[in-house]
Amino acid sequence: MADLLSNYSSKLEAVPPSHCLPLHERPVDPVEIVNTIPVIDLGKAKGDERPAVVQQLMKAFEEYGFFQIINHGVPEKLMEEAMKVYKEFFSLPAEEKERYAKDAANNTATGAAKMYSSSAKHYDSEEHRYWRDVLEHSANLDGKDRETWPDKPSRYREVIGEYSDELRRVSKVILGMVAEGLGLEPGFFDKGLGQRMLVNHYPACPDPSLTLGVGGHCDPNLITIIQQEVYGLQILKDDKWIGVEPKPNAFVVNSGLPITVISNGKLASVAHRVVTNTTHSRTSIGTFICPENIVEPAKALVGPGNPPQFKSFNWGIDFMPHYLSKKSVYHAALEPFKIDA
Ligand SMILES: O=C(O)CCC(=O)C(=O)O
Ligand SMILES: [Fe+2]
Repeated sequence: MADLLSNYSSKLEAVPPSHCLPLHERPVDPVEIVNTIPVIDLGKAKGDERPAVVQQLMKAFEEYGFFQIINHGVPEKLMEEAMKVYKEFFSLPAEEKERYAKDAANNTATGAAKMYSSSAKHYDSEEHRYWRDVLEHSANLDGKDRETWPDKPSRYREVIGEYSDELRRVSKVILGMVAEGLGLEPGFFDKGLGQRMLVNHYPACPDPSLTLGVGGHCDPNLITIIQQEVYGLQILKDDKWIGVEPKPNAFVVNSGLPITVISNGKLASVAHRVVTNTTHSRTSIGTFICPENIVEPAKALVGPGNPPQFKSFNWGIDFMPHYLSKKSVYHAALEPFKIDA
């Protein structure tokens, strides 16, 4: 049993004790929703303006760890359809969603679609639960995993198949620009990448000051591309939470912890969290681009005077188990892999 929140949240008149966070984690301080997070026009990434756009992207990653992209080429209609499919998915009857329930015995990231509530971390021993349900599955290039994807709503595989192909194309454009900005060869990120759909559903919440959709964290993958329409995402900037204003037809992009390693500390992975609201449920479609094998500082970025700051590690075998453990809070996920100066 995944004990999915969306199966019972509409009957709740108060936040149950299971979902009341300890005082220090509650989102009680006022948070400003800003429109200062850089917006990058990918339409300009092809012509003469490319070097300037690459610089803008690198500055955004350095200063915020986040930016939004527009003119990315993903059809508006497809974005709308994908959002509709996911909203329908999360309002399916409980028995249908329970088919994908992840339990403690099935707590590893395999290809098959899985659902869980709250957090992928220490799933079976969480003391406090976050206010969300998640659907997660791989979206591999060869498309062979598609038969493991949900088959309801009936257009799920067709719409999300097209969507994940488009998002793969966008992720290549972004990673190509990151490689260029770091001074790495153009195809640096082309090999050994995995892609996962990780879709969050945060039901409306009776008291958003007591809980969070998801608590502060850094992502474990290379980059994340988020489609959102309702406000809720906040990022930590200069030790203060700021809210990311949803922009129509834009995607939010953020860097994950492995980017810090590959860039040998140049690019940070920025912590973020999600708040809930009383009136609207929120669905965010996450495309997670993951390294598949070894993660290490790019060889071109280390040398005399520039010693490597991190050891080389296998992402799935060494890093992910640590990331999913209780010890990994925010950037602490990288601690065991640091080389002391
Ligand atoms: O819902 C969002 O906007 C972000 C979710 C998130 O941070 C995650 O799934 O890692
Ligand atoms: Fe995240």
